[in-house]
Amino acid sequence: MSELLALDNVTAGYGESVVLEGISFAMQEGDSLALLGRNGVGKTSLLVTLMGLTRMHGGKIRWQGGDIARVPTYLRAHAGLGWVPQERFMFPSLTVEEHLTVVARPGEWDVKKIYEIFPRLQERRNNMGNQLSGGEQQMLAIARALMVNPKLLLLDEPMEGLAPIIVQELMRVIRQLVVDKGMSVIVVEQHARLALSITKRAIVLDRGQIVHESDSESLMQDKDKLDRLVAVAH
Ligand SMILES: Nc1ncnc2c1ncn2[C@@H]1O[C@H](COP(=O)(O)OP(=O)(O)OP(=O)(O)O)[C@@H](O)[C@H]1O
Repeated sequence: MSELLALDNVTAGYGESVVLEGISFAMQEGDSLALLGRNGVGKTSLLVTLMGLTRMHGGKIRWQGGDIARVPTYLRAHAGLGWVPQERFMFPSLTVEEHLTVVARPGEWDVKKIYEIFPRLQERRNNMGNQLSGGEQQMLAIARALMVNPKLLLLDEPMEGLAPIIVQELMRVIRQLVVDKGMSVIVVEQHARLALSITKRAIVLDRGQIVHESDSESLMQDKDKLDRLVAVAH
């Protein structure tokens, strides 16, 4: 397995303010990482930093062997970083299918394959972006990222605000992608146990720093530690 991503002592923030400090970790192809921590500790900022949308104050980000610290966001997307932001960003004037086809890039994932894994999106293919439920929007946001054929998927709180039954449906698909197909992924999630159940490794942030790193299974088993580190509903 070859190295996909490596952060070396990354310090980053917004303008002069620093929200991530001394972040170092690496991922191989096929790795899956749960990125956990309380509200406001910097999880989203870390994903946004990978996409080049914060100010780097120090450190290096290596992507497939090359330094990308100064590479603009759209080129990072072209290079294989597939970001699914928390806000989902649907276009009210595009149908489900148009959302998929406008971003398509050559590779394994095409509309047919997306509909196999998300049958609900096929049912809704002619609906507009603003006619979808929250769960359908999240499915479309993930599907749209897959259509770009990324090498690493960055999922920012995919379960947020969704009803338990929809969470189950979405988890089934994400599990299929990550566990069965071996897709490389970083999942930010408030529902720590859900994220741990589908990933190999876990990192916990606190106030912009990594305070815990282990395999996901052992953190899941250590209820006290998990409560102490994350202390939210899981
Ligand atoms: N655009 C921004 N400009 C300035 N500060 C920001 C910006 N976005 C986030 N921050 C600050 O950065 C810190 C980390 O926020 P971030 O959203 O990364 O945390 P988080 O762990 O993802 O939290 P949550 O779970 O609430 O989404 C917070 O103090 C937040 O106020």
